[in-house]
Amino acid sequence: MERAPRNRGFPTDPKEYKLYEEVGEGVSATVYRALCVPLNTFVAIKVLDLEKCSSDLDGIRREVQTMSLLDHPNLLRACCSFANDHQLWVVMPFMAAGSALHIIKTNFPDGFEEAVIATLLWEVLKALVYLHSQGHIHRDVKIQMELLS
Ligand SMILES: Nc1ncnc2c1ncn2[C@@H]1O[C@H](COP(=O)(O)OP(=O)(O)OP(=O)(O)O)[C@@H](O)[C@H]1O
Repeated sequence: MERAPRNRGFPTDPKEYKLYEEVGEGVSATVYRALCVPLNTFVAIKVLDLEKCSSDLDGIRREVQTMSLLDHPNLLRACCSFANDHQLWVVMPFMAAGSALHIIKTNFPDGFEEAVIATLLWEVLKALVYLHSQGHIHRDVKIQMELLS
């Protein structure tokens, strides 16, 4: 499947994005499904309230920078990021199938079969090996799924 091109062409003006529903909430951010109007592409936008996380601005800057620089098919990268008033918007490819946890909860109440777990873990491990080779340690691994057409 084609991946959204990194950075190139992704506008850094919030007016160029149409926000739809909230798809998730983290400790310091809310994630929305959105349309990047000029590219006619659905994206996920992580909106961080910089006033609420002012104590860890360096950590946020590092995370976004790392997300923009890393390049591995199994890692979600940032297409671009920009400030919008007191918020930081991080634009990412939209993972339409949701998280592995969500898929288990909604469709596999008894959990995934062993072969599926092994395949998922293999893909996660490949991403972690890549991260380690770049000098990073991931401290909060979550699995998000793309929809394959
Ligand atoms: N690119 C994406 N596409 C679709 N859904 C996403 C995407 N990124 C995040 N989400 C959804 O939003 C939720 C929160 O995302 P976030 O990155 O803030 O996760 P978190 O790791 O739980 O938060 P924190 O970094 O604060 O610990 C995720 O659990 C997921 O359901």
